[in-house]
Amino acid sequence: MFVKQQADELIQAVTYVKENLADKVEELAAKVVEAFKRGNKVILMGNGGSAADAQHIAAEFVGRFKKERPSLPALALNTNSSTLTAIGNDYSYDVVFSRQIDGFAKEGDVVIGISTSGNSKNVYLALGMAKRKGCFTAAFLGKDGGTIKDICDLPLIVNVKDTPHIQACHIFMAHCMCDLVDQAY
Ligand SMILES: O=C(CO)[C@@H](O)[C@H](O)[C@H](O)[C@H](O)COP(=O)(O)O
Ligand SMILES: [Zn+2]
Repeated sequence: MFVKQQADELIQAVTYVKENLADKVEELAAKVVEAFKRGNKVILMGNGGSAADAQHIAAEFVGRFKKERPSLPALALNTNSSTLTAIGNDYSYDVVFSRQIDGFAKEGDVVIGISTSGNSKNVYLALGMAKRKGCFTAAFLGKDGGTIKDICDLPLIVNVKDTPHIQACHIFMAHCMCDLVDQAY
C-alpha cells in the first residue's frame, strides 16, 4: 500500500537524521542562540517547498514557537516578490539571494540555506556572499549535499533520495532548532 510504504521510507529518513545529524542540529541551535544574544540575526532562503520552509522558520523566531520569549530577528529572503522580481529581472535569478545578503547581512549573522538537491545556484551564491561578509553559514541539504555542502560552515545533509522526505526531515530539524532556541530564553 502506497501510503504505508511512504511512511516506512519517512521513518527511515528520520532515523537517518537521528543517527547522523542530531549533533549538528544542536550545534546550529547553539550558533543561533549565540547570534541572537549578541544582537545578530538569522537569515534563511530556499526555492519552492524550501522557500516555504525558510519563511516558516523565520516566523517561528519573529513570532513565537512554543513559549513566551522576546521576538527574535529572522528573515526569509524569498518572501518579497518585488525584490525577487526586480533582482531577477535586472540581474539574474542566480543572484536573487546573494544581492539581498549583500544588502542585509552583517558580520556575526547566521545564514541558513535550504536546498534538497544541494545544487541551487542562488543559494550557493548567497552562502558564498554571506561567508565573505563574516556570517556563520549553514545549510539544510539532501541527496549527496551537492555543491553547497562544500561552501558552508555547517552542512546538514539528509542523505536520502526522495525530495518530499528530505523536506519533511528539514522541517523536523528546523523545529528541533527552534525548540532548543526557546529553551535558551
Ligand atoms: O516542493 C517541491 C518538491 O517537493 C518543489 O517545489 C521544489 O522545492 C522545487 O523544485 C525547488 O526548486 C527545488 O530546489 P532545491 O531544493 O533543489 O534547491
Ligand atoms: Zn513540495
